[in-house]
Amino acid sequence: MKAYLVFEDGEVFPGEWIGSPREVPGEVVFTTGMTGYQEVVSDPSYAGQIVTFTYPLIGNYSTVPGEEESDAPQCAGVVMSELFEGDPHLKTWLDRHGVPGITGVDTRSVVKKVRTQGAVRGVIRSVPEPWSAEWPDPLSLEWVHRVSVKEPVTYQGKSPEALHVVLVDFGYKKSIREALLEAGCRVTVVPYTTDPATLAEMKPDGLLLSNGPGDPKALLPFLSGWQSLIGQIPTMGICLGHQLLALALGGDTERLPFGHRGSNHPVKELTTGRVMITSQNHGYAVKADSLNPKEWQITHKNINDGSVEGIMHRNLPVTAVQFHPEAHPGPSDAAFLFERFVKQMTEAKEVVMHG
Ligand SMILES: NC(=O)CC[C@H](N)C(=O)O
Repeated sequence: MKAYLVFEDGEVFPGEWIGSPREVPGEVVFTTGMTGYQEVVSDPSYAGQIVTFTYPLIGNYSTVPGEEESDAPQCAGVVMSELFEGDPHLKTWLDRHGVPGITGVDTRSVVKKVRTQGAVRGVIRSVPEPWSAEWPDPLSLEWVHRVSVKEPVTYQGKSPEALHVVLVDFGYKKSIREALLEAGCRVTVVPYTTDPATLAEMKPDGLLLSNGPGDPKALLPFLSGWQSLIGQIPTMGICLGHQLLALALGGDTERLPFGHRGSNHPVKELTTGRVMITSQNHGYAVKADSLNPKEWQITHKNINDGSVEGIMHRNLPVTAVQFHPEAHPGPSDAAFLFERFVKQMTEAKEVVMHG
């Protein structure tokens, strides 16, 4: 059945529907990973976005139960050049959760358009006609609200003495929780609306601010009051969490020309000179010149465009990275950052206990 990817400016790319037709508008983005479509589709940071896969064949190794990053596909749609039809799992999974898709699309041209124009919105339709209904607003809290947990959930660690990490959920990927559990921590996932006083009562040894969808500035109203807490407890930010820590402590964020999405983005750790291939999914970045050098050290930079990929506060126990050390999909080059966080929490705890 014919489908059309219709952009806000009226440009149309024809293809075929994947599953049942449903028209859901979103920001059209592209991801450059050759594998990992199951993880990408279920990464809550893609909520509100229509994901175009640059890799031409999707679905060829099927979906594997347990490999998803959340309970369901979260994006607003998928755009593919070719969907492997030999195994219908991906198609039925998307369809069951109401995620529309289009296949048979000239994805190379879609990517060129997004790369040139930046933030562009589109919708997969049954007719090649302009969309006259509303377009989603990236500053809306709708997506974070949809993907964040509604109640705290605790995951026990390997021992009763395990370090307690409170994971503030803006749309966290399951692999972040698993990396913390694997590192021996106990993890409590809390809604993003939890106020700092309630967080402090949970007596965390560390805070982790998660990844999540949308423009980080949509969350500015939630950041007041965070400063005092962040200064007291070792805090790590990942992706959206990284952007929020910068915003909470005097920095600023900006839109990247067309985002970094995929599992093959090179990042340099400036302190060691080490280069890592990282998993990424972001459209915004921390502005380097917004960080007061007396307070912040830029620890990581993107090799392709020089954008900020990691920061460390000089006076507070705060570190953050724009990329995804939990990988999934992608290489685990940066997994050691969780061990560093555990070390930081252990040391802080020893200071409290022994003075
Ligand atoms: N993966 C993320 O946390 C994405 C952060 C933010 N929504 C961005 O696009 O930049």
